[in-house]
Amino acid sequence: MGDDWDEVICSAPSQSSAGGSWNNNNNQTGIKPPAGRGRGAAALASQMNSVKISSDDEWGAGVKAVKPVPSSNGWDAPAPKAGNSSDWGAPASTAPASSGGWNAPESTSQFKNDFDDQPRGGGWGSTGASGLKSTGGGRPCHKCGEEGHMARECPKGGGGGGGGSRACHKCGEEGHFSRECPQAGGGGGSGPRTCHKCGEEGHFSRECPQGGGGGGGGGGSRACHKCGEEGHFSRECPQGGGGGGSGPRTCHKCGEEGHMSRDCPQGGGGGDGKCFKCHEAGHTSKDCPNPFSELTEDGKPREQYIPEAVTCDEKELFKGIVCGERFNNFDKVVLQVTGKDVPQYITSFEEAGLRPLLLQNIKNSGYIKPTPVQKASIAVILAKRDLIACAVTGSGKTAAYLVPVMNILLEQGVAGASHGMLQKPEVVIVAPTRELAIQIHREACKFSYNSVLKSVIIYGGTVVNHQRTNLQAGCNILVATAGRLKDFLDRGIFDFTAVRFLILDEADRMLDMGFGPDIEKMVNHPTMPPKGIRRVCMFSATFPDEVQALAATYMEDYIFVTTGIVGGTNPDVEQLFFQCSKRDKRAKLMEVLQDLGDAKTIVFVDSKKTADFVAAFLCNNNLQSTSIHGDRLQSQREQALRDFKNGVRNILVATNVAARGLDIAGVNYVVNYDLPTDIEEYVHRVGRTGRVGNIGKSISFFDDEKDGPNVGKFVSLLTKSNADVPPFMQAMVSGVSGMGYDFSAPSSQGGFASRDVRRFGDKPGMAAALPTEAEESWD
Ligand SMILES: Nc1ncnc2c1ncn2[C@@H]1O[C@H](COP(=O)(O)OP(=O)(O)OP(=O)(O)O)[C@@H](O)[C@H]1O
Repeated sequence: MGDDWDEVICSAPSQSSAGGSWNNNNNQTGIKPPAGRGRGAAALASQMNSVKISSDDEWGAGVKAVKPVPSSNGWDAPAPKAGNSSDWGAPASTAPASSGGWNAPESTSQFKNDFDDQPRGGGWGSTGASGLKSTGGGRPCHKCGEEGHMARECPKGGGGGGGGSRACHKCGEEGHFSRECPQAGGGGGSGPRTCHKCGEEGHFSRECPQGGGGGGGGGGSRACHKCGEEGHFSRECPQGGGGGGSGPRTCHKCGEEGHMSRDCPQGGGGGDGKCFKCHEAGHTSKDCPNPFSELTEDGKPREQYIPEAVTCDEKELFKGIVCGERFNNFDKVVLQVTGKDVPQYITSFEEAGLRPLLLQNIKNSGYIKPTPVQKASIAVILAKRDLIACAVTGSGKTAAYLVPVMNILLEQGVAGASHGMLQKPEVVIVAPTRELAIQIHREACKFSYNSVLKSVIIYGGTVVNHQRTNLQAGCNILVATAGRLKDFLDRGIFDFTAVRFLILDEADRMLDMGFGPDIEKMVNHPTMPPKGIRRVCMFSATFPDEVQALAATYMEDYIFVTTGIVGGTNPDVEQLFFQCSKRDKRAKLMEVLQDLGDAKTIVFVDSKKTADFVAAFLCNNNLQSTSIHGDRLQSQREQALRDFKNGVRNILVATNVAARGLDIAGVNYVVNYDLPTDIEEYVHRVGRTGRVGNIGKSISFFDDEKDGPNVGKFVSLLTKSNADVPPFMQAMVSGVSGMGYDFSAPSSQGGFASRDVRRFGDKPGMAAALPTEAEESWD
């Protein structure tokens, strides 16, 4: 096996350890809102403003066609105006209707004193659309050109005729209206105008001898919108009932040709023929007999939440964490790349041969050189290989996949996304939490800025119809949480047929027992291209062996990238531990937070109840805190995060829902009020600080009773991460209390490891780790 493994060592291992000069004053001062009792009162008021209520409408609510205004004009005016009642899809139907026989080309300029530019009913002095009657004033008669009477009262000539220099629209001669033209029947084209059906001059399309019963027929080369054939309008189409799409157009409900969605024999509301409200078949949402449930399927309060769209403001979009004083330490980190035919890693973005547009967006993001995980992953993805990348928190894994994937799409000339009932994204990215998905989507919008590529996000806790409309407006890159992804897939709103890249962010979390079954279904979906055609890339700061073995089953000959201390804690985060019993935690927390002042701090707890309790406790003690956890409404979760990011609240009390991926500027401290039992979750939690070379600090309360059994894992992790092991922990594992620990044991046996299992010949059991909080539904 050894020959197959190419190993690239980037440079000497970093010996950087936690600690260094710690600056207590380096916090970002939060703007304090007016002090108030009760948790988040001010925040709650403002967050209510951001909640928009959507209508639970039918298919494609966001793309409703504007109804044309009826017109009595027999002319199929060459430049179609609204008001033409034909079934033809007038492409730019904006102008008002005309019911007159005259198609007065410049009526507004000719009659300066007219009250308005509205269409007229024909003849002088008729009541216009404005409702005001024209007097004629000094205007000349349209027939004889003299003032004092209207054309219909003209002593010269009978009923019609073109006034002044105006010529009849049929024969082009002066002296009569087209409707009185002696040359033809009732209609016809003026001068060079031709019939819209047969293309010949001398008659209107409704009188065309070639046409069927009169009004029908497609003019010129126009084809019927239903059957695609020429010679009749869609409303007279012999092939179909009430409606239908033109040519290849299909019903919006069942996808079949020959009828419109409202006549669909499958009934129901959506693509799956089911009501959008209750998901039962046989009726549309507006006829839904089932009372609206105030609770979601998992018993949480239901809200109709439409989140804000990602900003279009360039300045805002490119804002991010500025890399810190230790950024250059990345250069000392060991980069290991293993697998068959390892592609050569890049040393600069320019060297990767990226498209100028991407290089510009990278530059605008403030990136000067790639981080180690970017050096390797960009090369691997550009070489179109499957990939597992395991790199320390805050080291730029998001850009490590977004940039090369976008480059490939642009290189291959992928068309910009277009509207369609069934979307076929080229890239699907799945994340474990809604907030992380939002962040990834924002990054995707940033790197694809000014390009044809379109990123769309779908996630739980938001109005389905809104996100469906967004998705159906076109999508190249779909960012999703697992539940909503599955839901939209089942509803037939998108499929995987065009997928070139499937990316799992926080992949070890995505493959564990919480999400694993959903991911398995997704990868084995009938529309998913097979291994080797689709590429799978997985990223995380931790990658236990048993999860890696499972991941391997979805990939073909994957490359394994690791940087620094694999699965270890970020060396730029100083980690402190205080022994503290459950009883004493509250007082200790107050003491710690008072010391930290206005510093941006995330306080992690182990349950939603505790999150509410601690946040309320802090607010009651005049500390500006808010909370995020799975029982809060999605609008509240996002508002809490916004308040924390903007400095309205400087303390965020969170469950593990905020442990992974979130990249928030200025977070200098993480407090583990409760330590997680899952060691990987600890790595991610403390990784919310100390990002891209900035310095951070974590403070953890170690409760002997609850955390004692896990002490070995912590000692192993801290040792491997070159971090200080507190003396009390050393004592606990020294054997005095019989807690000897095998640091090199595979993670499935309680050890801590993240390495290429193929290389070490491990045969880990497939028992995946349990989610940290079984009660926490994240999606
Ligand atoms: N090459 C770079 N130069 C400067 N900043 C960078 C670079 N790459 C990424 N960043 C910034 O580093 C921050 C962290 O990036 P990102 O969130 O992708 O890290 P991550 O490795 O995915 O972290 P986590 O493991 O916590 O999910 C972001 O603010 C990002 O804009």
